[in-house]
Amino acid sequence: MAKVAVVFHSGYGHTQRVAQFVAEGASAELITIDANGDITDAQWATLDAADAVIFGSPTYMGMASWQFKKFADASSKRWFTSAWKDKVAGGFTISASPSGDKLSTIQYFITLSQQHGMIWVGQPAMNDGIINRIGSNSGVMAQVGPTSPAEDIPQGDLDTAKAYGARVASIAAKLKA
Ligand SMILES: Cc1cc2nc3c(=O)[nH]c(=O)nc-3n(C[C@H](O)[C@H](O)[C@H](O)COP(=O)(O)O)c2cc1C
Repeated sequence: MAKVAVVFHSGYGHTQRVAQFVAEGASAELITIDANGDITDAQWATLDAADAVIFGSPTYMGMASWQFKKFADASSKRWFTSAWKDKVAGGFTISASPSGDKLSTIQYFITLSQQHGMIWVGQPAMNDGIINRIGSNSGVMAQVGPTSPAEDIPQGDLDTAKAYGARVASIAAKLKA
């Protein structure tokens, strides 16, 4: 079985809820980037030991949150030694608007993964109006209105997130075998 870690920032709990479903699908360890954009040394070690890393952030002003970017910048320490090369990578985001420019966030995750020499996993589930409701094939996108609590995130978005986690874990396991 592959070791998968889900590393995410969440300002108000919405990304956290999506992260929980991704992690459930992947049997992954959840790593929370704190309000200062930091994770602990032990959490860095978990990422270093993982076969797959899945990135998560809310979309804020058309991009990942600054806390996620601080984490990403700190990961440059790993870039210098190609420490994350050939790990499997994936990502997810949530926003309040139907588009909300979430693609920018996913594309940033893809760029980050490619800078590290990781292997990006897309999201192939077809949009049937419930699963992959947003119609994203680059990564997982979820959406819930600006005044809605995390509990109101549509179940289909969460099921999409869980299936995506399972897919990343399965691909990582195949590559590890
Ligand atoms: C500073 C800020 C910027 C935001 N920018 C966007 C945006 O560009 N597009 C959008 O659709 N929603 C935007 N939102 C809404 C959030 O993406 C949405 O509420 C999300 O579910 C928050 O996730 P979180 O609870 O994990 O922080 C923004 C919210 C905040 C607080």
